[in-house]
Amino acid sequence: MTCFPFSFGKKVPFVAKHDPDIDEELQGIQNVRIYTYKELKVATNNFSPANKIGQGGFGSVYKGLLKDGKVAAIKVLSAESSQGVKEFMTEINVISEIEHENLVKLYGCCVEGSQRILVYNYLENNSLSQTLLGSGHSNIVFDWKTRSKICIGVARGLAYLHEEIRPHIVHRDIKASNILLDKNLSPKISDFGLAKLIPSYMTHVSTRVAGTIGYLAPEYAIRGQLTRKADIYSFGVLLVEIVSGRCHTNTRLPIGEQFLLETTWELYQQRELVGLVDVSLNGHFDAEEACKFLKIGLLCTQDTSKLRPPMSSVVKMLTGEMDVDESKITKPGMISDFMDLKIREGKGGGDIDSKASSSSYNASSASDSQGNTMSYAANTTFSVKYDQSL
Ligand SMILES: Nc1ncnc2c1ncn2[C@@H]1O[C@H](COP(=O)(O)OP(=O)(O)OP(=O)(O)O)[C@@H](O)[C@H]1O
Repeated sequence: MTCFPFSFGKKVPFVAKHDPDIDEELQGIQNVRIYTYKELKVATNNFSPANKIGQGGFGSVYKGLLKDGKVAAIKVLSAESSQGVKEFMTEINVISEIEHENLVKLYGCCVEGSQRILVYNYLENNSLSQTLLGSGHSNIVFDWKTRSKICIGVARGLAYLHEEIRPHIVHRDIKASNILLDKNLSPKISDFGLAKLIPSYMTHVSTRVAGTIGYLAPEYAIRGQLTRKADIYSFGVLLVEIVSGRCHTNTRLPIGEQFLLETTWELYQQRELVGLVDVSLNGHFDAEEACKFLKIGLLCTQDTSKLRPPMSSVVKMLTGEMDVDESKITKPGMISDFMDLKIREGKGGGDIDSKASSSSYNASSASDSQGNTMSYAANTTFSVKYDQSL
């Protein structure tokens, strides 16, 4: 792991407004670049709405120009997510040490009073959800080579978090809006480590989890079992989205075609997977490779989490260093099989209310094959309790 040199911003130990309690809490925190609130206010022109580039579950995101000339994405965490300084800085310390070409780089943060702000490298070409899967406002051409590069890049970034970092990091929220593209359309995974910055009581807020239901592994959505395998499931959904150019759920389609994974499984059984490849490619793609990617998507979303390959194998399959073992492909785990889904009209395709329909998914806890303690969910609406040790 690489530690950032301090080339700009304030160095730690950081003294926030000379608050002795904060001073004490920050002792021992290292390697994090600290920005003052004033500095970020200047960078964003007083957090002007004109500089607002996004709004997520954690808060608002602004584009800003830092005083060293770097352009940054400045994420102002919402007041509810403002955590104690010590816990916040401990997690920031971990995240800021992580550097990989397929992960968004955290420049530093600001902790003043109840303000918790994260400062990231700014990515010029927005997220996959607003470009490839967006409603047509993007000029980016996603040809097959670009898509293949994006799939492999995301897989490498996730393999790094899962297998090369100790302790490993479970992202918990792999989805198209968390894949950002730089000026060369190289993908960068954002928001890794962020879930741990959210106080535990907020993890029970169902809307955040429910908003990304299409990416949730069944065992995570229903029993709250959170392991690397849940990320691998989400990656599988994303992979199919990238190849097909379609969002995981589209309620405007006829019943039976609304859930992308269901369609993928049906076409796989009919040996017609090629029919799922994005029509906007106008046939300009490597059909064998595209079908291979879709099969890998099915493998990653297998219902039995043990059947999902580790991300390092996924990378090898995508790059052709390893064969896809078709004998292992069975029906993917589909949340629609387990849940009573009600889709509300609303922004961006709608939020999804969900309710476990089977009484067999009552609260439980267990350990996975790697010995990770898995946390549990209650039996009705989502109530996912993150295990801080994961
Ligand atoms: N580093 C960045 N560079 C450029 N744009 C960014 C960056 N980080 C975030 N954004 C923009 O801000 C938007 C909101 O990001 P954020 O991560 O807060 O929320 P989200 O991923 O859309 O939703 P959620 O909070 O539910 O995960 C992104 O979709 C993207 O358009």
